[in-house]
Amino acid sequence: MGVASIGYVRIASTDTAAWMSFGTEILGLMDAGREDAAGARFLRMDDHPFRFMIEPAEADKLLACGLEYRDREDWQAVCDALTAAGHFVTPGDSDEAKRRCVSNFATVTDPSGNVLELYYGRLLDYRPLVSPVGISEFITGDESTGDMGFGHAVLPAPHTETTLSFYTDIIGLGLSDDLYPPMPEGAPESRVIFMHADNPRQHSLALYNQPHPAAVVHLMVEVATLDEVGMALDRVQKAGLPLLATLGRHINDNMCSFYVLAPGGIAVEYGYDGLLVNWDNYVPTVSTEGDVWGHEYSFPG
Ligand SMILES: Cc1ccc(O)c(O)c1CC[C@@H]1C(=O)CC[C@]2(C)C(=O)CC[C@@H]12
Ligand SMILES: [Fe+2]
Repeated sequence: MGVASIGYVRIASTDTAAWMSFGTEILGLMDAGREDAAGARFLRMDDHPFRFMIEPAEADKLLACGLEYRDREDWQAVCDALTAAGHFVTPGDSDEAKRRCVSNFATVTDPSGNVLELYYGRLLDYRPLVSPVGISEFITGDESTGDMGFGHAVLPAPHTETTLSFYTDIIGLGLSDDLYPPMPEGAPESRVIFMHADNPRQHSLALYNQPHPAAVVHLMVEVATLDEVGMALDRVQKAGLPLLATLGRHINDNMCSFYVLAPGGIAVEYGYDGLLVNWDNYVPTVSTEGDVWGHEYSFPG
């Protein structure tokens, strides 16, 4: 039961070519090598046909998060529960399902306005992953963990409480950690609620209690070694891209990472060493510190 993983994201971009260069040359993702009729481009991390779908648009923002369910039964049960709770569930048509390489999907909007695509049955791509910058592997799960999804997303959730219960009571995520981080003088009170899917990744989706113009606070991708994080930081600095936060290590998921702004301004966290959790005996935590060290944020303004 519940969400198996966060399978993909769809990103609206005013410059898809720039996003693709960033995705391949900076992050080290693989260009899936196809462009669809609407001009969308696709980035791979593993045997999924894509983890990032980059679509031409008038604005730069997150369009949707794809949440994977294990089978039609799990998916149908969640769609029915959403409808029963008064949420508007829009079935995906077969052409749009084919575009996402899924058997079936449905779209729903959370109480803070974030768009979710609930799906099951992904058609995998078995061509070997070749990273253009030589990333050995992206951490998306293996035989022992199962599929852990592309990484994690932090979504803006100004309607924090109703959005939290939407995810934990209906969508099928579990609470991992409820963080009230220390903020600089004058900044609004912050709360970040970290939630996990039915896989060992410490969090797959998190909610931030403030609105965001890009419709996403950040997206995280994980590699296997510190050197790969450090070399990515070198590529970021050589390209002159802005950092949202310096290198650091988080307390709750142990991730050692930095944050870079993609073309158009979406923040991408690039890390390694993320914690794997056995949820059977886990008790959700409340915390007031986000970092063991580092992660000096450049706050806007
Ligand atoms: C604290 C933390 C733990 C694990 C993570 O993967 C992670 O991204 C974070 C930082 C979360 C959070 C954020 O995304 C937006 C800016 C925030 C609110 C801060 O200013 C401090 C914590 C940051
Ligand atoms: Fe993060």
